[in-house]
Amino acid sequence: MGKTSKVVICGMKGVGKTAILEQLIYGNVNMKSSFYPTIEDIYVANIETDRGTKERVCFYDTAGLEPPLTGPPQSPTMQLTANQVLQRHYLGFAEGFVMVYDTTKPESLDVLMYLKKDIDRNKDKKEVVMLVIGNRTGPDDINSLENTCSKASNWCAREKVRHFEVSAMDRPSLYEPFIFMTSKLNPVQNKTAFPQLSTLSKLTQKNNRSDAM
Ligand SMILES: Nc1nc2c(ncn2[C@@H]2O[C@H](COP(=O)(O)OP(=O)(O)OP(=O)(O)O)[C@@H](O)[C@H]2O)c(=O)[nH]1
Repeated sequence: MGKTSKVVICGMKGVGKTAILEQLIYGNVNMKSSFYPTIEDIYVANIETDRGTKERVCFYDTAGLEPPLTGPPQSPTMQLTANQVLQRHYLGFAEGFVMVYDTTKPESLDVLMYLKKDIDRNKDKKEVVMLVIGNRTGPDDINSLENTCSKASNWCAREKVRHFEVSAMDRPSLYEPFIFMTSKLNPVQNKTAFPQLSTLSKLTQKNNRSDAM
């Protein structure tokens, strides 16, 4: 275990960001739990990868965003107020973003659509890992034509971002997205990133052997 990856948890206010992190890390959340609105909290955890190694991740639980008034983004240049956008400093250091919406609140998916555009525009050329989590806090709205979860799933497919459905009340449902994130942030390292170096080292070994003869 070497580096610590920095991951920002973001999304609309009250969608369950804190509940998800508390449940993932401590497993102490139930239907009676209640949390104060977050300003910022930092959690450090050792998370398993899909290869079975454990890696250190620092999670930044952020203040919930206000929903936009106009639904899904129409124009990328639309002005948003300060409490509708992620604080700028997160864009500078984050290596991963976990974007959370509540499957019973369509406006919380709209927030993620703005958020992803904002991250894409401002992450410079840096590679970041993004994933979307739908927190199932209740049943789908049977009166709507397309439920929020399938809308999210289609949007994620278009954006090439992985989409997971979880419930903050069900700890095992949280493992897959966080193992996925940790694995992506800690890819398998090649033995050497410089093929010419390994050739050189082979040549040196060969020369040493012929010297010995
Ligand atoms: N029934 C149910 N309640 C949940 C679930 N997830 C979160 N809650 C509740 O919803 C409320 C808000 O959850 P938080 O985790 O504080 O949400 P948040 O996104 O961190 O909120 P902000 O910090 O204000 O942005 C809390 O009272 C939680 O107990 C869930 O999966 N099911």
